Amino acid sequence: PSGRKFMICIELHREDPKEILQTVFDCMEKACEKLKQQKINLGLLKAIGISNQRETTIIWDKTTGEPLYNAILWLDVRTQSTVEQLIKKIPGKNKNYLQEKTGLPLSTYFSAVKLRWILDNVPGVKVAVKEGRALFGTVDTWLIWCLTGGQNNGVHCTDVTNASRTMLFNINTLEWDPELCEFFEVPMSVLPEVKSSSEIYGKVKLGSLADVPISGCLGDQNSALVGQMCFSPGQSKNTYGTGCFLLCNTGKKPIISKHGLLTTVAYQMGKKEPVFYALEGSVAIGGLLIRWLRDNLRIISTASEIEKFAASVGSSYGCYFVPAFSGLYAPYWDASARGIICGITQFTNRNHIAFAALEAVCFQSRELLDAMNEDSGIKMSTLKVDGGMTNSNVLMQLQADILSIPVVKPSLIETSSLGAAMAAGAAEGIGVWNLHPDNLAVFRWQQFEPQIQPIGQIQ
Ligand SMILES: Nc1ncnc2c1ncn2[C@@H]1O[C@H](COP(=O)(O)OP(=O)(O)O)[C@@H](O)[C@H]1O
Ligand SMILES: O=P(O)(O)OC[C@H](O)CO
Repeated sequence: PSGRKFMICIELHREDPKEILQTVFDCMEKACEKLKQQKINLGLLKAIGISNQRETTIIWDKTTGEPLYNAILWLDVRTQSTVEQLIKKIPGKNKNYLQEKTGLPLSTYFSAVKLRWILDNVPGVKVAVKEGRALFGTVDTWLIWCLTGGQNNGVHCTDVTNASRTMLFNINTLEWDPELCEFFEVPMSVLPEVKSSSEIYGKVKLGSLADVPISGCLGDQNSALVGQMCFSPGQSKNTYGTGCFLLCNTGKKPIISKHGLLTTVAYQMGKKEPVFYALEGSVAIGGLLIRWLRDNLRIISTASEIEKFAASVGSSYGCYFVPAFSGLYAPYWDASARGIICGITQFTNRNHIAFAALEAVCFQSRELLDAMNEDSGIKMSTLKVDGGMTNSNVLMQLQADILSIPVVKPSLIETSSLGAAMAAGAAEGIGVWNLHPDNLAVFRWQQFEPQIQPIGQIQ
């Protein structure tokens, strides 16, 4: 009203799909190079598994192979107004309106909202859809399509775990849902075929791995659940990467959360195998907070330095950090929330902020665990962990203290990759191994015991 102009800065997270492809391709070539240096015959490579960032949305032209827009990453919040528009058409403006079918609340997080935004805002996409040239996919779909030939009969598919994060997939019928597509006004013609997480999708057409089948595909958090061998209902893990994702295997029936968790497909290890479901607590900002301290505040120069600063004070002395950079995910689902550092005094220095940042990751995970306990009615007795942030022993000890249960870290923390490899090797027609409980790998573990007692238990 005063006539002044305001600039609104929002968190945009995008990537060039071709760069993603090139990076994956380079990584495959370098890995092959190393194997050759070690005199390992590439012919021994039987299959490839893909573990990918979920929800990230890509749309491309199948006749040229060119992306029609940048990939919109899962934590990008440009779609906030799209969400608001969609909520307006829901009776009672209930953001859980689609929960029975999708297991998810309406949020900027999921692919359908990002795709709607692209259709509304990117010139040329609607025409490409109308002319039958546009294909949609999450990162797995894009990679499989490109690696299996692209314009020359590339396979356009995804797996059930990735499909279950789009909001267009019915997690009960395990099919794309016409009503959901109608709600988001997304044409079904752009959607990939949905397959299990462990079957041969196609063969690589180029490079050193030409002719090797791609036979495993899971969203990264789901493949970490597999890599942590959580095959029985009740088993769970928390992955500390860019965000934090606590998944609990709930068995063969989807359980709808009453405490802000997501219901998602956990995995399906073969066409004829049953689908397992999981309850999931997702926190948008985990390791990204450490990167923010490094790149934006510049109070650390490497991620691992945070431990040293945090350990030097052993407490934040009343300083708290809420890293709601992309809104708050589980259990709040509030896209409009933003970050805050509070409780700052004259005495506060970077060490206290470093400690508060680590605590923030742990407190967010505590909220997920509390919601999980409420939903399941069973108190979790230990927490299995993995992901890049678990390199920090200070963080792991803090997590055990804040949860009041032991935190258990496997010797191999790249469980997302392991899960995809397990799926690929177990696929029908590959048969390098099977996933029978007796045949699963056994890891060494490091256990962090709680060293403080909750106030109620102090004698
Ligand atoms: N020693 C450490 N202490 C704290 N955070 C760390 C440490 N090492 C890595 N990280 C964080 O872990 C994240 C990377 O973990 P990773 O599992 O590779 O994530 P993603 O799969 O999401 O890329 C980065 O955000 C980084 O800040
Ligand atoms: O590897 P991350 O932490 O970016 O994981 C991304 C998740 O799949 C988002 O749902």
